[in-house]
Amino acid sequence: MSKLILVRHGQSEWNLADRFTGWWDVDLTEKGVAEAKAAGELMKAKGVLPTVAFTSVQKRAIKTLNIALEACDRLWIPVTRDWRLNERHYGGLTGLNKQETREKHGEKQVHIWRRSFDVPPPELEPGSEFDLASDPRYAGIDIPRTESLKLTIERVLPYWEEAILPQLAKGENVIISAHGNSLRALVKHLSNISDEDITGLEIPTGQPIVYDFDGATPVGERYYLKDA
Ligand SMILES: O=C(O)[C@H](O)COP(=O)(O)O
Repeated sequence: MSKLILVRHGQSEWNLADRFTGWWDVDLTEKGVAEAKAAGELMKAKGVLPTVAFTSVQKRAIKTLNIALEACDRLWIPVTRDWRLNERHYGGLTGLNKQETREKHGEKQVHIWRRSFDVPPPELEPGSEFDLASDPRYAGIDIPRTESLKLTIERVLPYWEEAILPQLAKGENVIISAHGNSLRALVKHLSNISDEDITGLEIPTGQPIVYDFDGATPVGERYYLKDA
């Protein structure tokens, strides 16, 4: 039986500041670093140790992974970073304060932008201070101007199928350090959650979630490692 461990990055500077982040590359806070360390210590204490790792190309997820791997003495395992595990792109909301946006556009509209399955936020204006067109890590990639959860799923799932699932099928224990919405995309698929019900799913920061796998097939439901 192999294990899939999903970890959302620890608290970021813009989680703390309540700003829409998406693809913007913000760092962890001190609390986020502590959450990442605690996630690694928990994996060590439970004896659930990854043998292969995947993460996004965003520092909050990369650092969370490194800190957690250090805490469970697994810094040596192979790591693959891929933009397809990035947070969903928040488009023209990037950088805005979430509460101020509620005051301007209403609670209901902001909830639709944040949690609906297929309504994307407004597009990011080309040339905006948050435009990543000249960022070398995205060279050759058609950077989205905005993404709904549905659009996020359309780039996360092919990567899951082609790069990550084969590792589980081979018997590796896989850790994915990623983001609230790239992980919601995966959990929706693995737990077969409907388009309606996915609006209610929240993924906490720094809290390892585990699926057991038999070959390429998940066995049973996901659980929090702290409860195992
Ligand atoms: O990108 C962000 O702002 C957060 O990582 C996730 O935001 P959400 O809770 O609004 O989906």
